[in-house]
Amino acid sequence: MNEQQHIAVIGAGAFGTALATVMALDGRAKVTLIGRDPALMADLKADHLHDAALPGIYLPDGLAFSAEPDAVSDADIVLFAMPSQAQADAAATYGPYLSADAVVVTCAKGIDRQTARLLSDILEEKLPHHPVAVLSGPGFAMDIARGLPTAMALAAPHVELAEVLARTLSTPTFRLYASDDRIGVQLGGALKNVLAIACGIVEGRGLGESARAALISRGLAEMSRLVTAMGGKADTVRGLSGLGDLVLTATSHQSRNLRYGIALANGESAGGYLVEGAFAAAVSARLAEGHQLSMPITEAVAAIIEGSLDIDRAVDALMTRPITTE
Ligand SMILES: NC(=O)C1=CN([C@@H]2O[C@H](COP(=O)(O)OP(=O)(O)OC[C@H]3O[C@@H](n4cnc5c(N)ncnc54)[C@H](OP(=O)(O)O)[C@@H]3O)[C@@H](O)[C@H]2O)C=CC1
Ligand SMILES: O=C(CO)COP(=O)(O)O
Repeated sequence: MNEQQHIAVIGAGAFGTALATVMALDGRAKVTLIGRDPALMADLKADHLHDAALPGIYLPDGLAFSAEPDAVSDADIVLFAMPSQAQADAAATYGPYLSADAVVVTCAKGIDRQTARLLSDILEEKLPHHPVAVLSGPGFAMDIARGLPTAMALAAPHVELAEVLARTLSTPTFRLYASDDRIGVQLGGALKNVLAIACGIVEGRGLGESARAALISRGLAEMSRLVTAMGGKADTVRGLSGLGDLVLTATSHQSRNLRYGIALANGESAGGYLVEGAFAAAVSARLAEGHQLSMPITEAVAAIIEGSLDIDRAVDALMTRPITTE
Protein backbone atom coordinates (compact mmCIF):
# COMPACT_ATOMS: atom_id res chain seq x y z
CA MET A 1 0.00 0.00 0.00
CA ASN A 2 1.12 3.60 -0.69
CA GLU A 3 2.21 5.99 2.05
CA GLN A 4 -0.90 8.13 1.77
CA GLN A 5 -3.82 5.77 1.34
CA HIS A 6 -6.33 6.41 -1.43
CA ILE A 7 -9.93 5.55 -0.54
CA ALA A 8 -12.39 5.44 -3.44
CA VAL A 9 -16.10 5.45 -2.64
CA ILE A 10 -18.30 4.25 -5.50
CA GLY A 11 -21.94 5.36 -5.28
CA ALA A 12 -22.75 9.03 -4.86
CA GLY A 13 -26.00 8.46 -2.98
CA ALA A 14 -26.65 9.22 0.68
CA PHE A 15 -24.37 6.62 2.24
CA GLY A 16 -21.48 6.86 -0.22
CA THR A 17 -21.42 10.64 0.00
CA ALA A 18 -21.56 10.52 3.81
CA LEU A 19 -18.68 8.03 4.02
CA ALA A 20 -16.58 10.03 1.57
CA THR A 21 -17.34 13.20 3.53
CA VAL A 22 -16.34 11.90 6.95
CA MET A 23 -13.18 10.25 5.60
CA ALA A 24 -12.14 13.32 3.60
CA LEU A 25 -12.72 15.56 6.65
CA ASP A 26 -10.37 13.32 8.62
CA GLY A 27 -7.68 14.31 6.13
CA ARG A 28 -5.31 11.34 6.48
CA ALA A 29 -6.22 9.66 3.20
CA LYS A 30 -6.91 10.91 -0.29
CA VAL A 31 -10.64 10.32 -0.86
CA THR A 32 -12.50 10.19 -4.18
CA LEU A 33 -16.27 9.96 -4.54
CA ILE A 34 -17.24 8.22 -7.78
CA GLY A 35 -20.74 8.42 -9.25
CA ARG A 36 -22.13 7.36 -12.58
CA ASP A 37 -23.84 10.63 -13.53
CA PRO A 38 -21.25 13.05 -14.98
CA ALA A 39 -23.56 16.07 -14.56
CA LEU A 40 -24.12 15.31 -10.87
CA MET A 41 -20.41 14.77 -10.23
CA ALA A 42 -19.59 18.07 -11.97
CA ASP A 43 -22.18 19.85 -9.80
CA LEU A 44 -20.80 18.30 -6.61
CA LYS A 45 -17.32 19.41 -7.60
CA ALA A 46 -18.52 22.95 -8.30
CA ASP A 47 -20.93 23.47 -5.39
CA HIS A 48 -19.76 21.01 -2.71
CA LEU A 49 -23.42 20.36 -1.94
CA HIS A 50 -25.51 17.25 -2.60
CA ASP A 51 -28.94 18.41 -1.55
CA ALA A 52 -30.76 15.36 -2.93
CA ALA A 53 -28.74 13.03 -0.71
CA LEU A 54 -27.49 15.10 2.21
CA PRO A 55 -29.28 18.44 2.38
CA GLY A 56 -27.25 21.21 3.98
CA ILE A 57 -24.00 19.26 4.25
CA TYR A 58 -20.91 20.98 2.85
CA LEU A 59 -18.74 18.42 1.10
CA PRO A 60 -15.11 18.94 2.17
CA ASP A 61 -12.72 20.86 -0.08
CA GLY A 62 -10.26 17.97 0.04
CA LEU A 63 -12.76 15.49 -1.44
CA ALA A 64 -12.21 14.59 -5.12
CA PHE A 65 -15.13 13.76 -7.44
CA SER A 66 -15.23 11.66 -10.58
CA ALA A 67 -17.66 10.03 -12.97
CA GLU A 68 -14.91 7.95 -14.59
CA PRO A 69 -14.60 4.27 -13.63
CA ASP A 70 -10.81 4.49 -13.94
CA ALA A 71 -10.75 6.86 -10.95
CA VAL A 72 -10.51 3.68 -8.84
CA SER A 73 -7.29 2.63 -10.54
CA ASP A 74 -4.85 3.80 -7.83
CA ALA A 75 -7.16 3.27 -4.85
CA ASP A 76 -5.98 1.04 -1.99
CA ILE A 77 -9.48 0.62 -0.55
CA VAL A 78 -12.63 0.74 -2.66
CA LEU A 79 -16.00 1.11 -0.93
CA PHE A 80 -19.00 -0.23 -2.86
CA ALA A 81 -21.77 2.06 -1.56
CA MET A 82 -24.55 1.29 -4.03
CA PRO A 83 -27.71 -0.76 -3.19
CA SER A 84 -27.45 -4.53 -2.70
CA GLN A 85 -29.03 -5.47 -6.00
CA ALA A 86 -26.57 -3.23 -7.89
CA GLN A 87 -23.37 -4.63 -6.33
CA ALA A 88 -22.85 -7.33 -8.97
CA ASP A 89 -23.35 -4.83 -11.76
CA ALA A 90 -20.95 -2.37 -10.14
CA ALA A 91 -18.32 -5.11 -9.77
CA ALA A 92 -18.57 -5.75 -13.51
CA THR A 93 -18.23 -2.03 -14.30
CA TYR A 94 -15.43 -1.07 -11.91
CA GLY A 95 -13.63 -4.42 -11.48
CA PRO A 96 -11.49 -4.07 -14.60
CA TYR A 97 -10.04 -0.78 -13.29
CA LEU A 98 -9.09 -1.94 -9.77
CA SER A 99 -5.40 -1.94 -8.90
CA ALA A 100 -3.92 -5.38 -8.25
CA ASP A 101 -3.81 -5.03 -4.45
CA ALA A 102 -7.05 -3.11 -3.91
CA VAL A 103 -9.28 -4.23 -1.05
CA VAL A 104 -13.00 -4.05 -1.76
CA VAL A 105 -15.54 -3.20 0.97
CA THR A 106 -19.24 -3.77 0.44
CA CYS A 107 -21.32 -1.17 2.28
CA ALA A 108 -24.80 -2.34 1.27
CA LYS A 109 -27.27 -3.98 3.63
CA GLY A 110 -28.94 -6.80 1.81
CA ILE A 111 -28.75 -10.21 0.15
CA ASP A 112 -28.55 -10.81 -3.58
CA ARG A 113 -32.16 -11.41 -4.55
CA GLN A 114 -31.53 -13.55 -7.61
CA THR A 115 -29.09 -15.97 -6.05
CA ALA A 116 -29.87 -15.66 -2.29
CA ARG A 117 -26.12 -15.26 -1.75
CA LEU A 118 -24.31 -12.84 0.52
CA LEU A 119 -22.90 -9.77 -1.21
CA SER A 120 -19.35 -10.70 -0.14
CA ASP A 121 -19.77 -14.02 -2.01
CA ILE A 122 -21.04 -12.20 -5.10
CA LEU A 123 -18.13 -9.75 -5.03
CA GLU A 124 -15.56 -12.49 -4.41
CA GLU A 125 -16.86 -14.36 -7.42
CA LYS A 126 -16.78 -11.26 -9.64
CA LEU A 127 -13.48 -9.92 -8.23
CA PRO A 128 -11.54 -13.10 -7.39
CA HIS A 129 -8.18 -11.38 -6.89
CA HIS A 130 -9.36 -8.91 -4.26
CA PRO A 131 -10.05 -9.40 -0.54
CA VAL A 132 -13.67 -8.48 0.17
CA ALA A 133 -14.64 -6.84 3.46
CA VAL A 134 -18.01 -5.71 4.81
CA LEU A 135 -19.06 -2.47 6.50
CA SER A 136 -22.36 -2.52 8.41
CA GLY A 137 -23.92 -1.31 11.62
CA PRO A 138 -25.98 1.54 13.06
CA GLY A 139 -25.35 4.80 11.27
CA PHE A 140 -27.65 7.02 9.27
CA ALA A 141 -25.88 8.76 6.40
CA MET A 142 -26.96 12.16 7.69
CA ASP A 143 -25.58 11.49 11.18
CA ILE A 144 -22.25 10.32 9.76
CA ALA A 145 -21.99 13.31 7.41
CA ARG A 146 -22.84 15.77 10.21
CA GLY A 147 -19.96 14.38 12.24
CA LEU A 148 -22.18 12.99 14.98
CA PRO A 149 -20.57 10.09 16.89
CA THR A 150 -21.23 6.80 15.08
CA ALA A 151 -19.83 3.27 15.37
CA MET A 152 -20.08 0.39 12.90
CA ALA A 153 -18.56 -3.05 12.29
CA LEU A 154 -15.90 -3.80 9.67
CA ALA A 155 -15.62 -7.51 8.88
CA ALA A 156 -12.93 -9.09 6.70
CA PRO A 157 -11.86 -12.67 5.91
CA HIS A 158 -9.11 -12.35 8.55
CA VAL A 159 -9.23 -10.27 11.70
CA GLU A 160 -5.77 -8.80 10.93
CA LEU A 161 -7.08 -7.28 7.69
CA ALA A 162 -10.26 -6.16 9.47
CA GLU A 163 -8.14 -4.35 12.06
CA VAL A 164 -6.03 -2.59 9.41
CA LEU A 165 -9.16 -1.50 7.55
CA ALA A 166 -10.93 -0.41 10.74
CA ARG A 167 -7.94 1.74 11.71
CA THR A 168 -7.61 3.24 8.24
CA LEU A 169 -11.30 4.03 7.75
CA SER A 170 -12.11 5.21 11.31
CA THR A 171 -12.12 8.92 12.07
CA PRO A 172 -12.61 10.85 15.31
CA THR A 173 -16.39 10.75 14.77
CA PHE A 174 -16.76 7.48 12.85
CA ARG A 175 -15.48 4.49 14.81
CA LEU A 176 -15.15 1.01 13.35
CA TYR A 177 -14.88 -2.27 15.26
CA ALA A 178 -13.03 -5.13 13.54
CA SER A 179 -14.58 -8.57 13.04
CA ASP A 180 -13.83 -11.73 11.09
CA ASP A 181 -17.52 -12.64 10.85
CA ARG A 182 -18.62 -11.44 7.44
CA ILE A 183 -21.65 -13.76 7.52
CA GLY A 184 -23.01 -12.46 10.81
CA VAL A 185 -22.32 -8.82 9.98
CA GLN A 186 -24.05 -9.04 6.60
CA LEU A 187 -27.07 -11.02 7.76
CA GLY A 188 -27.57 -8.56 10.62
CA GLY A 189 -27.65 -5.65 8.15
CA ALA A 190 -30.09 -7.44 5.84
CA LEU A 191 -32.47 -8.79 8.48
CA LYS A 192 -32.71 -5.65 10.58
CA ASN A 193 -34.29 -3.96 7.58
CA VAL A 194 -36.99 -6.65 7.38
CA LEU A 195 -37.63 -6.32 11.11
CA ALA A 196 -37.76 -2.53 10.81
CA ILE A 197 -40.56 -2.94 8.27
CA ALA A 198 -42.38 -5.12 10.82
CA CYS A 199 -41.91 -2.40 13.46
CA GLY A 200 -43.23 0.18 11.00
CA ILE A 201 -46.33 -1.93 10.49
CA VAL A 202 -46.79 -2.14 14.27
CA GLU A 203 -46.43 1.62 14.55
CA GLY A 204 -48.69 2.34 11.58
CA ARG A 205 -51.42 0.12 13.02
CA GLY A 206 -51.08 1.67 16.48
CA LEU A 207 -50.26 -1.67 18.13
CA GLY A 208 -48.15 -0.03 20.82
CA GLU A 209 -44.60 0.27 22.08
CA SER A 210 -44.86 -3.07 23.93
CA ALA A 211 -45.46 -4.83 20.63
CA ARG A 212 -42.45 -3.05 19.09
CA ALA A 213 -40.21 -4.22 21.93
CA ALA A 214 -41.50 -7.78 21.55
CA LEU A 215 -40.79 -7.63 17.81
CA ILE A 216 -37.25 -6.38 18.34
CA SER A 217 -36.56 -9.15 20.82
CA ARG A 218 -38.18 -11.99 18.89
CA GLY A 219 -36.73 -10.59 15.66
CA LEU A 220 -33.28 -10.78 17.20
CA ALA A 221 -33.96 -14.45 17.98
CA GLU A 222 -34.77 -15.01 14.29
CA MET A 223 -31.58 -13.22 13.29
CA SER A 224 -29.56 -15.44 15.63
CA ARG A 225 -31.06 -18.60 14.16
CA LEU A 226 -30.21 -17.67 10.58
CA VAL A 227 -26.75 -16.30 11.41
CA THR A 228 -25.68 -19.43 13.29
CA ALA A 229 -27.28 -21.77 10.73
CA MET A 230 -25.31 -20.05 7.96
CA GLY A 231 -22.00 -20.20 9.83
CA GLY A 232 -21.91 -16.80 11.55
CA LYS A 233 -21.36 -16.09 15.23
CA ALA A 234 -24.00 -15.51 17.90
CA ASP A 235 -21.81 -12.75 19.41
CA THR A 236 -22.06 -10.77 16.18
CA VAL A 237 -25.85 -10.71 16.48
CA ARG A 238 -25.54 -9.00 19.86
CA GLY A 239 -23.13 -6.42 18.42
CA LEU A 240 -23.32 -3.26 16.34
CA SER A 241 -24.38 -4.89 13.07
CA GLY A 242 -27.14 -6.92 14.73
CA LEU A 243 -28.78 -5.55 17.85
CA GLY A 244 -27.26 -2.09 17.37
CA ASP A 245 -28.61 -1.54 13.87
CA LEU A 246 -31.91 -3.26 14.67
CA VAL A 247 -32.60 -0.90 17.56
CA LEU A 248 -31.69 2.14 15.44
CA THR A 249 -33.68 1.20 12.38
CA ALA A 250 -36.71 -0.16 14.23
CA THR A 251 -37.16 2.98 16.31
CA SER A 252 -36.17 5.95 14.16
CA HIS A 253 -38.28 7.76 11.59
CA GLN A 254 -35.08 8.49 9.71
CA SER A 255 -35.27 4.84 8.61
CA ARG A 256 -36.73 4.30 5.16
CA ASN A 257 -37.57 0.71 6.08
CA LEU A 258 -39.54 1.80 9.14
CA ARG A 259 -41.36 4.45 7.09
CA TYR A 260 -42.16 1.84 4.45
CA GLY A 261 -43.71 -0.39 7.13
CA ILE A 262 -45.85 2.53 8.34
CA ALA A 263 -46.95 3.18 4.75
CA LEU A 264 -47.86 -0.50 4.29
CA ALA A 265 -49.94 -0.40 7.47
CA ASN A 266 -51.79 2.64 6.19
CA GLY A 267 -52.41 1.09 2.78
CA GLU A 268 -50.19 3.71 1.12
CA SER A 269 -47.42 3.13 -1.37
CA ALA A 270 -43.97 4.27 -0.33
CA GLY A 271 -42.34 5.90 -3.29
CA GLY A 272 -39.06 7.43 -4.22
CA TYR A 273 -36.66 5.94 -1.73
CA LEU A 274 -34.63 2.78 -1.33
CA VAL A 275 -36.22 0.06 0.84
CA GLU A 276 -33.64 -2.72 1.12
CA GLY A 277 -35.85 -4.76 3.48
CA ALA A 278 -38.52 -5.11 0.81
CA PHE A 279 -36.00 -7.14 -1.22
CA ALA A 280 -34.48 -8.92 1.76
CA ALA A 281 -37.80 -10.18 3.20
CA ALA A 282 -38.57 -12.75 0.52
CA VAL A 283 -35.00 -13.92 0.12
CA SER A 284 -34.54 -14.26 3.92
CA ALA A 285 -37.76 -16.29 4.12
CA ARG A 286 -36.37 -18.53 1.35
CA LEU A 287 -33.12 -18.95 3.28
CA ALA A 288 -35.04 -19.80 6.46
CA GLU A 289 -36.99 -22.45 4.59
CA GLY A 290 -33.81 -23.88 3.07
CA HIS A 291 -32.23 -24.15 6.52
CA GLN A 292 -35.50 -25.45 8.05
CA LEU A 293 -35.64 -22.58 10.51
CA SER A 294 -38.64 -20.95 12.09
CA MET A 295 -38.62 -17.22 11.24
CA PRO A 296 -42.29 -16.25 11.57
CA ILE A 297 -41.81 -12.46 11.62
CA THR A 298 -39.62 -12.50 8.53
CA GLU A 299 -42.05 -14.83 6.76
CA ALA A 300 -45.01 -12.61 7.68
CA VAL A 301 -43.27 -9.47 6.36
CA ALA A 302 -42.44 -11.27 3.11
CA ALA A 303 -46.04 -12.44 2.70
CA ILE A 304 -47.48 -8.98 3.48
CA ILE A 305 -45.20 -7.34 0.90
CA GLU A 306 -46.05 -10.02 -1.64
CA GLY A 307 -49.77 -9.39 -0.98
CA SER A 308 -50.56 -12.95 0.10
CA LEU A 309 -51.25 -12.10 3.77
CA ASP A 310 -53.13 -9.19 5.26
CA ILE A 311 -51.79 -7.41 8.30
CA ASP A 312 -54.59 -8.34 10.73
CA ARG A 313 -54.22 -12.02 9.89
CA ALA A 314 -50.45 -11.76 10.24
CA VAL A 315 -50.77 -10.27 13.75
CA ASP A 316 -53.30 -12.96 14.76
CA ALA A 317 -51.07 -15.69 13.38
CA LEU A 318 -48.02 -14.38 15.27
CA MET A 319 -49.96 -14.07 18.55
CA THR A 320 -51.61 -17.50 18.36
CA ARG A 321 -48.55 -19.60 17.54
CA PRO A 322 -48.05 -22.48 19.99
CA ILE A 323 -46.69 -21.32 23.34
CA THR A 324 -43.00 -22.10 23.57
CA THR A 325 -39.92 -21.31 25.63
CA GLU A 326 -37.85 -18.21 24.93
N1 LIG B 1 -28.67 5.96 3.77
C1 LIG B 1 -28.22 5.47 4.92
O1 LIG B 1 -28.40 6.07 6.01
C2 LIG B 1 -27.47 4.17 4.93
C3 LIG B 1 -27.47 3.32 3.84
N2 LIG B 1 -26.81 2.12 3.90
C4 LIG B 1 -26.84 1.20 2.78
O2 LIG B 1 -26.13 1.77 1.68
C5 LIG B 1 -26.66 1.28 0.46
C6 LIG B 1 -26.94 2.49 -0.44
O3 LIG B 1 -27.94 3.26 0.21
P1 LIG B 1 -28.10 4.84 -0.02
O4 LIG B 1 -26.82 5.48 -0.30
O5 LIG B 1 -28.91 5.34 1.10
O6 LIG B 1 -28.99 4.84 -1.35
P2 LIG B 1 -29.22 6.02 -2.37
O7 LIG B 1 -30.46 5.65 -3.12
O8 LIG B 1 -29.16 7.33 -1.68
O9 LIG B 1 -27.95 5.95 -3.35
C7 LIG B 1 -27.65 4.82 -4.10
C8 LIG B 1 -26.51 5.19 -5.03
O10 LIG B 1 -26.08 4.01 -5.70
C9 LIG B 1 -25.86 4.36 -7.06
N3 LIG B 1 -26.00 3.18 -7.90
C10 LIG B 1 -27.12 2.47 -8.16
N4 LIG B 1 -26.84 1.46 -9.00
C11 LIG B 1 -25.50 1.54 -9.27
C12 LIG B 1 -24.63 0.76 -10.07
N5 LIG B 1 -25.05 -0.30 -10.75
N6 LIG B 1 -23.32 1.16 -10.14
C13 LIG B 1 -22.90 2.24 -9.47
N7 LIG B 1 -23.69 2.99 -8.68
C14 LIG B 1 -24.97 2.64 -8.59
C15 LIG B 1 -26.93 5.37 -7.36
O11 LIG B 1 -26.55 6.09 -8.50
P3 LIG B 1 -27.63 6.72 -9.49
O12 LIG B 1 -28.16 7.91 -8.75
O13 LIG B 1 -26.82 7.00 -10.69
O14 LIG B 1 -28.70 5.67 -9.69
C16 LIG B 1 -26.91 6.21 -6.10
O15 LIG B 1 -25.93 7.18 -6.16
C17 LIG B 1 -27.92 0.49 0.83
O16 LIG B 1 -27.63 -0.89 0.83
C18 LIG B 1 -28.25 0.94 2.24
O17 LIG B 1 -28.90 -0.06 3.02
C19 LIG B 1 -26.09 1.75 4.99
C20 LIG B 1 -26.04 2.56 6.10
C21 LIG B 1 -26.72 3.83 6.16
O1 LIG C 1 -29.11 1.20 7.69
C1 LIG C 1 -29.45 2.28 8.06
C2 LIG C 1 -28.97 2.86 9.34
O2 LIG C 1 -28.03 2.06 9.97
C3 LIG C 1 -30.40 3.06 7.24
O3 LIG C 1 -31.66 2.47 7.36
P1 LIG C 1 -32.76 2.68 6.24
O4 LIG C 1 -32.23 2.05 4.96
O5 LIG C 1 -33.97 1.96 6.76
O6 LIG C 1 -32.99 4.16 6.09
